[in-house]
Amino acid sequence: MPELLQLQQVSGGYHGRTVVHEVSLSIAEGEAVAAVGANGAGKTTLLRLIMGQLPLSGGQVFFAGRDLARLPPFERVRLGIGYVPEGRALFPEMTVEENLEIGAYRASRADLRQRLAYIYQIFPKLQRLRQTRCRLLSGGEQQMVTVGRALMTHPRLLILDEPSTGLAPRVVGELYQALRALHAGGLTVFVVEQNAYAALRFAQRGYVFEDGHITRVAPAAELLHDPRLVESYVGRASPMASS
Ligand SMILES: Nc1ncnc2c1ncn2[C@@H]1O[C@H](COP(=O)(O)OP(=O)(O)OP(=O)(O)O)[C@@H](O)[C@H]1O
Repeated sequence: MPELLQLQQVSGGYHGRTVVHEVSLSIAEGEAVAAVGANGAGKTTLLRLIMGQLPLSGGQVFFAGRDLARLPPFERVRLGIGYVPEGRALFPEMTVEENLEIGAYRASRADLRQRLAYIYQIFPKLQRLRQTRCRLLSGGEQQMVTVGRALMTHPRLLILDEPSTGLAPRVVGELYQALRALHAGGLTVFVVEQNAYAALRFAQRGYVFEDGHITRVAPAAELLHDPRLVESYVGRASPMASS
């Protein structure tokens, strides 16, 4: 399978302090990959480096064979990287549908209708809530809108930063069901999580991220059953989280 996203020795951080150290990672077209690590390991920073929200201090990022150096974030989105940031960042006074439409503000009416129909098929609940202001939604519903908004740009790769944060185990299960459906439909997915159990149950391969370094890469099923990892990360999340 061809590599869709490739990181070669990527480093970066804040104000001269390196937080991500020479990370190399690759994701093939059609794969579902997780990166798991503790609070503060540098997971969000890594995603900001991939999206171009932070400058690299070393290394290279390739998407579909193209070096992304000097491409601003919106150009990376246009190339096919959908990004679901931590913390959701919705417009609270706007409706579900208005928030979704923001994800595709340049689309034609016909394309917009087609994209909305696709998102309502993945998240039927959002169709019922489409005229509801986002501030009135539950955390899980807001997360669905955030994922839906990223899907409005027709991504080839969907990157999610801690999508299960703050959600009840049952809702985490629903969210990962939707990610499974998207992956089964051909979307490449990269999810970064502290909730290692849910992410590794979903993914085919997993990276372990510790203190800004990749310390391990293995099939997700293998990581799920590793006694040291189970103790460090997997055990933190209830097994119900993947149901
Ligand atoms: N804007 C910033 N300015 C300075 N330092 C930052 C900034 N954002 C994060 N850091 C630092 O970078 C390190 C890694 O943070 P990061 O948010 O990438 O970790 P994380 O693995 O995503 O953790 P979390 O699960 O808490 O989001 C931390 O030491 C953090 O304090």
